[in-house]
This record gives sequence, C-alpha cells and structure tokens, in this order.
Amino acid sequence: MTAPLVLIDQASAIYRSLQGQSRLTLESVSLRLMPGETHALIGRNGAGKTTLLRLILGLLPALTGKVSVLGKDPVTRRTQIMREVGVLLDGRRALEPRLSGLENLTLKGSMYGLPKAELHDRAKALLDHFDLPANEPVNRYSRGMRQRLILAGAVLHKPRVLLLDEPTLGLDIRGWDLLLELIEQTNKLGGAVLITSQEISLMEKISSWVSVLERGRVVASGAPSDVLGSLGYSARVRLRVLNPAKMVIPIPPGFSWDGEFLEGPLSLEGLEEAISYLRSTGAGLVGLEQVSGIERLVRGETT
Ligand SMILES: Nc1ncnc2c1ncn2[C@@H]1O[C@H](COP(=O)(O)OP(=O)(O)OP(=O)(O)O)[C@@H](O)[C@H]1O
Repeated sequence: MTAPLVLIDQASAIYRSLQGQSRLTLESVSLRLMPGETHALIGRNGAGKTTLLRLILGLLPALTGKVSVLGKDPVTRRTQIMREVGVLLDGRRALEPRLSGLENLTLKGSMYGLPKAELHDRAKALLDHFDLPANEPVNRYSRGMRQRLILAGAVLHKPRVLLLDEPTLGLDIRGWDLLLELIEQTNKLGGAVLITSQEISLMEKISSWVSVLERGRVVASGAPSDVLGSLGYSARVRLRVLNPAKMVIPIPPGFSWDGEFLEGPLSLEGLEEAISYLRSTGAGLVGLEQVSGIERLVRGETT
C-alpha cells in the first residue's frame, strides 16, 4: 500500500493566550495527503485551515493524536522536513524588501540546505521562468511580481509536499498560470499539494480530494462531487433580473430573491419555470450563472 506523505490522525490543537487561557482550535482532525494528489481544504473564515497547516509544519504541536510528515514528527524533525516541504503561508513576511529577487531566493534556499552552485542555478532558472528581474530590489516589484517570487521560493528545493494557503491572493494572470503549472508538475512527480483558497473555481478544477473543516473539525472528506453531495450542497442557478421592480409574489417554488438575483435549483424544470416567470412578469433576464456546491458551502449557506 502507498504510504501517505502527510498523515494526521485524530489530532487536536489549542492556542494559548498570553493570559494563559486556552482554546481548542482543532478537534480530532484526521487527514491524509497521498502522492500525486491535490487536496483542497475548504471551510469558512476561522474554521481552522491555517492552523492545520501550522500543525503539519510543526509550528504548533498536536495536543492529542498524531501528525507525521514524510514519516517523521514535524515538531522534532522540522529542519529535515522543511527540506522536502514547500510552503506559501503568510505572504507579508515572506520577502526581504531591500534584497533583489535573486538574493531573496538564495537566502531562502540556504535555509533548505541546497548546495551553493545548485541553488544559484536553480534560482536563476526560476526567476527567468517566472518573468522576474533577478537583480531588482523586491520593493520595486509590483504586487503580482512579489507574489510570483514567493511562489518561486516555495518550489525552489523541488519539494515533495507543497502547502499553499490562499496562494492566489495578489496573484496576476501570469502567476495563475505558473501556479497551475507548479501544482500539475508536483503531482506528476508523485508529490502532493494541500491548498486552501477562496477561489472556488480553482479548487474545483484542480483538487482530486476535498476535506471540509467546520469549527476545527473535519465534517466531510472525499472526492469533490461526493463530499458536496453528502452535505447536500448541490449546484444551483442564479439569474440576474433586468427589471427588479417588476418582480411579483409568488416567485417560482424553490427559488429565492435577494433584490438582484433569482436563485434556485439547477434543473431543466426549475430553469423553465423561472424563465417563464421572468417573461410573464416582464422582469426579464440579463444573465445567468451556475453557483457551485463548494461556493455555497464556503459562503456559509444552509443546504
Ligand atoms: N495565534 C493565534 N492565537 C489564538 N487564536 C488563534 C491564533 N490563530 C488563529 N486563532 C484562532 O483559531 C481559529 C482558527 O483560525 P485559522 O486561522 O486556522 O482559520 P482559517 O480557517 O485559516 O481562517 P481564514 O480563512 O480566515 O484564514 C480562529 O478562531 C482564530 O481566531
């Protein structure tokens, strides 16, 4: 049987405040990150996604249960583990603004224990591929360029495990392409990616496995379509109304109205009913979009 690259088994974690109070933030969480897999961690704000990544990185010890990364304890073997784990966690502190792109990557690479010559070549090649000026100080980079540099730093040492916390924040179009390429490459080489993002379409596109966190607990885990089905989050359709003033009660059954959009089940019958309602009332239609199950879950909607 293939061994997981990251194994979290019934782990709990607490944060202690300076006043000595403690709060259980993760409760009996289990998760496996398998080779070749991109695993999406989804949940509302404050659900515990970043805390879970901190647990994997050994920045927070598990109070109970077990955490193992590449077969090792991330708290006691952190330095060793970090040589095979790439991280994009908190962008704000990831770069030295007065140093150049090349110096930033070299500094980062020395922490991974890469040999000097190899590190220099790899950093230069990455900067080139990521369309970044090697010798320009980072405080003269645009926001999108800085985010691309952080992304390059995460894969400098060709990690087997890639942890990405909201990697699309501030990312430009070139950065998006690079991100998708890195994820695909990591998976192809048998590495695993754990990603959190509010970009629902991205999560649905790239993930082969989804875990849903709710108030520090994994409430569902599986293939994206199975998970959302089991939670009752089916896709819905949203119709933008041309003349909201012409909307009259009753609206079609199963639909809701928020003053701008008429939202209801994504089915042929539902759509036919909504469109004939909009035609007969004269409310009209401007556009139509699908609301995915993951988006509804992250928005905090009830099923
Ligand atoms: N350093 C800390 N000390 C105390 N409590 C913390 C700390 N960091 C996070 N928390 C709390 O732990 C809970 C989980 O936070 P976490 O950042 O893991 O959530 P998240 O799912 O990543 O949220 P978001 O999507 O907003 O980033 C929240 O209630 C948060 O307030």
